[in-house]
Amino acid sequence: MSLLRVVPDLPDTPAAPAPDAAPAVAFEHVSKAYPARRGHAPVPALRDVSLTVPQGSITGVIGPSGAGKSTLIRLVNGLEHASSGTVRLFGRDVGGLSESGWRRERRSIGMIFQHFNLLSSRTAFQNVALPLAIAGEPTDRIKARVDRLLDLVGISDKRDRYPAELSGGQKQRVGIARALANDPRILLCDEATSALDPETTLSILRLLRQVNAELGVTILLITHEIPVIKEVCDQVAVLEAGQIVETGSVFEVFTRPATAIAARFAVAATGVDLPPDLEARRLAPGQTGGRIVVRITLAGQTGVALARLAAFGPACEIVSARIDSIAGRPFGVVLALLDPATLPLTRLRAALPDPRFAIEEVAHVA
Ligand SMILES: Nc1ncnc2c1ncn2[C@@H]1O[C@H](COP(=O)(O)OP(=O)(O)OP(=O)(O)O)[C@@H](O)[C@H]1O
Repeated sequence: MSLLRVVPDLPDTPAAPAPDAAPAVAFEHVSKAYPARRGHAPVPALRDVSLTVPQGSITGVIGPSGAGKSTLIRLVNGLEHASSGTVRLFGRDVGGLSESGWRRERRSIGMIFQHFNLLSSRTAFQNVALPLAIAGEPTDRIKARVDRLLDLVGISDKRDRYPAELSGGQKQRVGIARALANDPRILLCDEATSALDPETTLSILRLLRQVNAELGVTILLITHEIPVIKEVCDQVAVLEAGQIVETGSVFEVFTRPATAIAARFAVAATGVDLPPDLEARRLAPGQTGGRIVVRITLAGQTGVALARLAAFGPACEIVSARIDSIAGRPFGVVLALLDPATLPLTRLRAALPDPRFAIEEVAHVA
């Protein structure tokens, strides 16, 4: 289904941002500390964060609990204010905005939440209509727009149902329709799929991708879930203890992580870690001998590389292999057991000379 077919008042194709367009969001050396309470020290939630969210992008911020993700997003919708540094929305410094200025600014921002935040006493239609009614839209226009938004998110048949009568995925579709009601330029997603099962998560992420592609809405999402980033984002920032430790394209960050935390997320993304039986046979650090476990990361020509590995026969025993795609590009991770007496690492490296193939020693095992 094409979104453009069903949403009125939209151009045939979203206007592509001009090459020199200001980022949708720019954090410039932003720090945020929550004030001290009852003798406790202030809580530093964000420290010297600089990050840009390009217009038209789907940008993800991933980090463990307490890293500062919610704080980051709350700075964008004005629910919190930076302690220092500058936050710009579409080029405009929002630091000095008054409360009424924020009310206007928030009309260009849509927001969806982990627990949907629907009004339980209102139907799906009424929930989506609410922001339009608050904005003073006439009734006939509200009706036309809400009907089309419900069609867009695929739940027209549930228009008169109350939230309690909807599944989690359907509630989030209502949440997305409501967030789009005022035709925002950016959609903020706060752990928007964390309460959903994997299949429903995928369908919601696909809807978000469609919204981005066809309506040109920039999406900034925060999550602690790798599959979300892998499925939908163009670029990712890794947040740890209030600091951005890595940013880049999703493919680059997860195939060539530069920090330990991004490497942990990368292992989660690829699903390849040392299996328990090999972990049990791991030799103490410094102890050598036995066999070597290597992790071979393959970007690009995965089939060619696998064929070369297979040609080594028993000297290179493949323990696990996963071929996947990250951000739409082929990517593979192979764990193999090498017998260094018959297949030294140098020979393995010579057989896979492509710089997109990374070979690392993971452990020595008995
Ligand atoms: N209103 C507040 N007052 C005081 N401290 C706060 C407040 N909100 C958040 N914090 C603290 O700021 C830090 C960052 O919190 P934040 O909620 O932004 O992290 P998060 O990455 O979103 O975590 P989670 O994934 O668990 O929601 C944490 O140490 C948290 O305890």
